[in-house]
Amino acid sequence: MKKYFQFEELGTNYRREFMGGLTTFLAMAYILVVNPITLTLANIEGLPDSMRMDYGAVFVATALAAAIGSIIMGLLGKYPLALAPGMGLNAFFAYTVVLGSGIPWQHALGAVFISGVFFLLLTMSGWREKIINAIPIDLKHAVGAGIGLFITFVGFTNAGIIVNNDATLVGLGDLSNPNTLLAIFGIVVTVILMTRGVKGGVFFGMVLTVIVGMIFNLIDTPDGVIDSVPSLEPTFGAVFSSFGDSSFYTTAMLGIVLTFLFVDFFDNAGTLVAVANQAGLMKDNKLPRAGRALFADSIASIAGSVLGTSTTTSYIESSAGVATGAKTGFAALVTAGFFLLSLFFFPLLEVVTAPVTAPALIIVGVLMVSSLGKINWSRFEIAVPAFLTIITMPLSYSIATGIAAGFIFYPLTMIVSGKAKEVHPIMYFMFAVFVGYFIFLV
Ligand SMILES: Nc1nc2[nH]cnc2c(=O)[nH]1
Repeated sequence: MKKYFQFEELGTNYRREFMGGLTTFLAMAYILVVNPITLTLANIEGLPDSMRMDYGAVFVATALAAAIGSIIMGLLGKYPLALAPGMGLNAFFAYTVVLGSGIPWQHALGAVFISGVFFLLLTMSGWREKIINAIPIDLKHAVGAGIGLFITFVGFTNAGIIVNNDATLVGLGDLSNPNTLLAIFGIVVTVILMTRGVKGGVFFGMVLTVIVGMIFNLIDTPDGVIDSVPSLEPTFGAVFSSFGDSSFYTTAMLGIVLTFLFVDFFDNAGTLVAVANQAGLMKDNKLPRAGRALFADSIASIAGSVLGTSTTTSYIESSAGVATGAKTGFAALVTAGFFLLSLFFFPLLEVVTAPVTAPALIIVGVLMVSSLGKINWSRFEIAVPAFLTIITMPLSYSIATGIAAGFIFYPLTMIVSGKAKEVHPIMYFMFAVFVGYFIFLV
């Protein structure tokens, strides 16, 4: 096992990998609660039952899709990357496709399945790896830094530190709110632990936040520990019913499939680059085993749609585990194991609330923006696309849109500065794809 995962070459050990895998799980565990709430449209009143997926089944599908994806990633890709249904695409699935367009959730699952198959074909053709390796190193660093800002923004909003403001779009939240104060406590304590160089600082920060939250009655002591696993029957295989239905084959559905495919591909690619870079796993600015990692992503999405969840993707929260010291696929296996265990320990997961995960997300952002220093800011033709990639990600609340913005400007600035030949032909092709993406959006 140690040999398979190259523990010695990478300077790691079982303890570190275990703590890393557990930290990643704790940073991601919220999805076990948030995904069922989102996909069942639980916050929307008065909908017919047929529009809602089954809560228990989506919970099980979420845990199983995360476990399957993370196991394949750990074993084949050997990256400390865990997967779960993504937060951008679950909202798109529920609010845009099902609620907004009135498309049955079975058909929406069909779109996830087909986009996963396209994604798999792209991987097997070797094009995906070529695309990732054609991206200039400065833009790869920009993607990492942009995701860092994005994840911090998610953490800030989850904690109520940054809130919606009608006049300025965003503003400072109510810092006297007890939950926000708990998150601030978590941030301070995690910063202290990390500054002191405590291994597992992110994880222990979360544990201390839970303890303090319980003392002040902000986090409920769980009612029980073990519960029976809900049935998967209401959603399992429902995707296949859509393929025999002629109303599935519409132009709108084609647009939905392409959106799933586009976001899934570039989100995964960006996350893979960012986490691999953070873990020091890039070789000559290239990603070893990129094809295998992306294969894991595509299989996870296909499996997830059959189980009954929206697109499964590599999670940027994996960087919390890397920050704790994880470097290998063993950590992803540990995370997968906890997702499987969580099927039985659902009541215990209730303690992982937003104030507990927010400090991890914010600290991870700090670690990820360190790649800003590696960008060649003195070259304006590089600085512009890099900056646009970074700033657009949090502001558009979309990793894929940030990548699109930077990738459109990169060939433009390079051509104008007379360096057109330095641009890989794939980047010109990507330019056309991303322009098409924005045209499709309008
Ligand atoms: N990369 C990535 N990380 C996430 N963490 C939670 N949701 C997502 C997502 O959609 N993409």
